[in-house]
Amino acid sequence: MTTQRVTVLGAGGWGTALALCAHRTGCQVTLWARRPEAAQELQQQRENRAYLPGVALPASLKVTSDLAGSLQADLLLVVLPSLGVPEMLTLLPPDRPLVLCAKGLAPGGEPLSELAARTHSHLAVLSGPNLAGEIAQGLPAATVVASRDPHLAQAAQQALMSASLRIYTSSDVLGVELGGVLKNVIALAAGMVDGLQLGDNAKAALLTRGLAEMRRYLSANGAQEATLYGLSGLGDLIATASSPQSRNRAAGEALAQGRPLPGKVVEGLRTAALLDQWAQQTGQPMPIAHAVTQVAQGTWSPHEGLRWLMERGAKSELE
Ligand SMILES: NC(=O)C1=CN([C@@H]2O[C@H](COP(=O)(O)OP(=O)(O)OC[C@H]3O[C@@H](n4cnc5c(N)ncnc54)[C@H](O)[C@@H]3O)[C@@H](O)[C@H]2O)C=CC1
Ligand SMILES: O=C(CO)COP(=O)(O)O
Repeated sequence: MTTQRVTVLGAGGWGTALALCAHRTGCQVTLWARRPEAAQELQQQRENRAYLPGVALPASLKVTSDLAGSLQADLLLVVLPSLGVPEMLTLLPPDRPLVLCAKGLAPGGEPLSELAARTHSHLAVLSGPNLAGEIAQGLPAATVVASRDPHLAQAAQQALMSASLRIYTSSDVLGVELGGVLKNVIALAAGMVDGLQLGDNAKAALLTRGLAEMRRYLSANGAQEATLYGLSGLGDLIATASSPQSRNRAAGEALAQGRPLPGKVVEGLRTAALLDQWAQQTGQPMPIAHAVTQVAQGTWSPHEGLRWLMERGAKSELE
């Protein structure tokens, strides 16, 4: 197999971890950072102190802020927060293979893979239970790359799969993408359960009903239900809703305890509001997204959100 050239666009925690994954498999890796000062710091310090402290970057991993010079690659991994992806797409050649790695929706609520498909012809998404710090340290993990083009999914699999990271392929692009997007909302709510010390039964009930809410949205949008119960759905829900490392879970805990949010990327906050809007437009029930939105916007206290969720009308489980 010829060595693949992989460029990772976005030098945050997840971009840096994925660059290390591709480096471990022997790819020629370029890590692109938006700010020249950030690229220079990473290049010199050989550590991403802002986003992934304590993990050494190998000398042969190239870091740059030169976007044009980074695009001659076999695979471009787009690893920005979701709000930055639409603009980045306008700068990327339409025929270059892209792997979208963000876990959020476009500003209007559209899945990023659908937005990208309007301009780009070779697309994959990568999503799974992948807390960046653990992946960077080489702790064992698994994830999914989905593409309608099996050759592209296999190319991404070869570029990233190592003894510490199993990569599964899928053709359900929307299902894999949406699992990672929606679990952030449930992780925010799980953080609120933790912050209010509501107990283990409450957490189990929330995660299970959260999965039902995710299923409703995935099915209505044409994703495969089986994908929801895979790594990118249930798997990532378990990791994010239970981990002290998750920013979404931590933000929920802070909201519940009346503490300020820590100023990190919390994708679930915007996603909750978009899901709540979608629920109002379609009449589909998304009660957890609604409660999270009301609490995050300060309209309800966390206890009011809890009471509203518990006192809704009686239902059958499979409704
Ligand atoms: N950190 C994690 O464990 C995981 C994160 N993700 C997802 O990956 C995406 C990126 O997250 P992280 O790397 O964790 O974020 P981060 O907050 O660690 O880093 C974000 C990076 O993107 C840069 N950036 C922000 N806006 C940009 C723009 N418009 N253009 C260029 N660069 C820009 C920032 O300067 C920073 O370097 C998010 O959607 C997140 O949900 C997915 C899996 C795991
Ligand atoms: O998606 C993640 C792990 O799979 C990271 O979650 P947070 O964005 O909540 O830190």
